[in-house]
Amino acid sequence: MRLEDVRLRYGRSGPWVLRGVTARLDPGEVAVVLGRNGAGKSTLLQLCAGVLRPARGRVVDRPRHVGWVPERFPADQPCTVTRYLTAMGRVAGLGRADTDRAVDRWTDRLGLTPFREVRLPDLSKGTAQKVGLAQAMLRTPGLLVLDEPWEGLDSAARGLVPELIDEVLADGGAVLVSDHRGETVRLPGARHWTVADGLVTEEAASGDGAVAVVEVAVPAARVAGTVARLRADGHHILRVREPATPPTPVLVPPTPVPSSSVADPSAGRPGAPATGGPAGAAEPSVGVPPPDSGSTVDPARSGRPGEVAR
Ligand SMILES: Nc1ncnc2c1ncn2[C@@H]1O[C@H](COP(=O)(O)OP(=O)(O)OP(=O)(O)O)[C@@H](O)[C@H]1O
Repeated sequence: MRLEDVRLRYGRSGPWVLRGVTARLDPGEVAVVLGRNGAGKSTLLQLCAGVLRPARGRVVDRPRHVGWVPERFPADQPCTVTRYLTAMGRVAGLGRADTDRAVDRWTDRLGLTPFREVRLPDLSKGTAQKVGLAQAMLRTPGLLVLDEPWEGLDSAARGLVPELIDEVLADGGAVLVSDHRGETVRLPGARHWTVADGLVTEEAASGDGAVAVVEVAVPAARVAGTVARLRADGHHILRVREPATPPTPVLVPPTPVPSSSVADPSAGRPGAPATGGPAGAAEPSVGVPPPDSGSTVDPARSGRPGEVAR
């Protein structure tokens, strides 16, 4: 998605809130929107989500399915959580059965199952916020726009936000998120956009051009999210190996070690770097050891130009 010289003001004679914003967000990227109160963060997010239209300039290549989570979930509609989410699933273009499945999945995932028959106005602020997150995820969005998504959530639920972001990124989507509480430290790979004086500036990516190979072992269930996060951080994923069947432990009697030998202090230690990668190679890689156990490469992404770094 690209913003081309976008300008916006509220009302014909109001001051320009955004006065010539040019920015770009590619699939697999997450950008955190920062800025002082009143700078125009929510305005920018609403523009990106398609809730507001620019007075001048244009937003192009916005993904078809946008998940929009406003800062305050409009919980004044007199229907239950289930009815609301079902209606939103249909609005998002899901069929009846897919809607029901998505509502079951996301109410369960966000701990909303006990509240399904509660009317929206009777929900606490944090629970209503979770309903807002659920409706945005019913149909995996190509662009997820979150305005202060951590607001009102308890600590357990706050941990879910990066998970949802990972899932969107892993699915090839992009994410834009505002944050004034510093919660985006949970998104280490995010780009940083700052809104000030009606313009958006981005912190330059650091790096001196040197690259290295890093092999990382992660629980199988976290592979997609980890890959998404590393991609969002600008890393090139060389391959993802299938998890190996753990070797059957064999008990052997201890062998006396000659006094002249030197033990490798990192051998067998949890967290010790895995070996077996291309020694001395100069590209970052992510893998699940052991080597040569077959590889799974996302065909939609591998080898695509622009995949390496921004
Ligand atoms: N619906 C509206 N009508 C008129 N002015 C508005 C409207 N919404 C926002 N503004 C004004 O636009 C400017 C930017 O507001 P916006 O909510 O985008 O800022 P923000 O950076 O998100 O602020 P905060 O950090 O306080 O949430 C402010 O001066 C605000 O008063």
